[in-house]
Amino acid sequence: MKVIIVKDKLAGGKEGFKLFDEALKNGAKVFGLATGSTPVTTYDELTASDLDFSQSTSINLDEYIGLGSDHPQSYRYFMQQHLFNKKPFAHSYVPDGLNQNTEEATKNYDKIIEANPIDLQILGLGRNGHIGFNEPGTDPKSLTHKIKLTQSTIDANARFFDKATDVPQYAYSMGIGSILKSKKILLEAYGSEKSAIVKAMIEGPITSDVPASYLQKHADVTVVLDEDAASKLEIN
Ligand SMILES: N[C@@H]1[C@@H](O)[C@H](O)[C@@H](COP(=O)(O)O)O[C@@H]1O
Repeated sequence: MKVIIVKDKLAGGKEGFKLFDEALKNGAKVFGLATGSTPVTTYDELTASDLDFSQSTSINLDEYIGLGSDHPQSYRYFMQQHLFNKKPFAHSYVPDGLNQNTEEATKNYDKIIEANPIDLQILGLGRNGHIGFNEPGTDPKSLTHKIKLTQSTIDANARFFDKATDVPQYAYSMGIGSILKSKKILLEAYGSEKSAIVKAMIEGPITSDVPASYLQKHADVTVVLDEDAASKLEIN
C-alpha cells in the first residue's frame, strides 16, 4: 500500500483528484465511486475541474435498501448532489435500493460490474473497518450482496438522519471480491476517530474482522490520510 499523509481533507481531495486525473489521461473508462463524507473533497475538486467524464461510466459501491433516488439520504441522491449533476457520466450505476428482490438486484449489479471492469475505485473507511457496506465477517470473495448493517454503522450514519431509527437496517453492497478486482484503488480516511482502524487496516493482520485489511493483498492501493487519521501508524 502506498500511504500519502496530508495536512487535512482539503489537501486529501487534491491528492484524490490527481489519481482521477491520471487515470482518465491513461485511458480509464470506469470509475468505482463511494459515498459518505470522506470523498466529498475529491468530488469538489472534480466538479471544479475541466475533466470530462461524459464518455466514462461510474459504478457506486452501495445503497440503502428501501430508499429511492428522491430520498435525501439515499446514495443515489448523494451522488447526484455531489457529483453527477455537475459532472455527468455517460452511465452512472447505483444499486437499486427499491428492488426488494435481492436475487435480482444483486445479480443485475454483478452483471454491470462484469461488463464494466473498474479502472479506479475510490473508497472511504467505516469506523469498524468496512469498505462499501462490507461489514466485519464478510467473505473476501463476496460479490454484490444484501447486508445487515451493524449497530456501529447505524449509529455512525445516524447523524445524517432525523433519528437513529430512520437509518435503514439493510443495504446492497458491491462485495469485497469485486472491489479487489478493480485495477487501482484509492482509499481516503480523515479524522482521529479513524486512526485506530487505519492502523489495523495497514499494519494489522489480514482478517475478516477488518474488511479493509484485505486491501493489503491488492497490488495497487493508494491510501490518503490526514495527519489525525495517520497518527497511530508506526511510520508516523
Ligand atoms: N457505506 C458508506 C461507506 O462507503 C463509507 O466509507 C462509510 C464512512 O463514511 P464517512 O466517509 O462519512 O466517514 O460510511 C458508509 O457506511
